[in-house]
Amino acid sequence: MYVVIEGIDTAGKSTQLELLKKKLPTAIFTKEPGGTPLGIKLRAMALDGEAKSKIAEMFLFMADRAEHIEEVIKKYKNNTIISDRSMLSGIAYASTLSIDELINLNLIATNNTLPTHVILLELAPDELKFRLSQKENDSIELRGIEYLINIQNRMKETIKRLNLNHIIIDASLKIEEIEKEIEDFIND
Ligand SMILES: Nc1ncnc2c1ncn2[C@@H]1O[C@H](COP(=O)(O)OP(=O)(O)OP(=O)(O)O)[C@@H](O)[C@H]1O
Ligand SMILES: Cc1cn([C@H]2C[C@H](O)[C@@H](COP(=O)(O)O)O2)c(=O)[nH]c1=O
Repeated sequence: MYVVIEGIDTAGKSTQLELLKKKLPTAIFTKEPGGTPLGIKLRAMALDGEAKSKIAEMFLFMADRAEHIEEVIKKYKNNTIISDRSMLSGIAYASTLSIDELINLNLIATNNTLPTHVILLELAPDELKFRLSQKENDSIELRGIEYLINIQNRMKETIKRLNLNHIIIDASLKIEEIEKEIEDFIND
């Protein structure tokens, strides 16, 4: 089982992953970007905002993804894998290119490996604004509310186009309510 937890910045992914770690002690927990030794370097390069070209930035994330699929997802394919982000983020955040172009590129990077379960935490604009105001923002978060809501819409559209097994959860529900929805979806 290859489960991915998705959502725009501050949607509550890390909060839910911490709860899942306690419930699934034998599962492999991983993340994109930065789930491998090479990925840690690529993550720093992608997030420091140095890339002037949006295409260069996208390829940094794609290189991370290709390494992650090879070194983690395929290697541990007989285990339960829970990943913080996936190619869905790759397709959604690279918003200067079309979803169709990005699906093709990402299927190359992932060698056609798709998640078996997608959990999308969906944030309303007001809640996103509040949560971003509560933290120091990185170069991507500084792009603002409108940018991030567009990314969230692209995530939903990509899930539809790839016909992925998924659940969309209102990220403003109580933490325990979200936890229960995730548990039911994974165990179904
Ligand atoms: N259900 C919730 N209701 C209210 N606040 C929440 C909820 N879940 C998480 N939060 C809060 O929202 C903030 C962002 O949560 P978290 O770090 O889990 O998000 P994230 O999706 O991992 O973010 P990022 O992608 O930016 O790392 C934290 O302050 C967290 O305590
Ligand atoms: C995989 C991926 C991620 N991003 C963005 C999304 C976030 O702003 C950061 C990752 O940080 P987090 O701690 O996981 O929230 O990078 C992106 O732009 N493109 C991607 O492919």
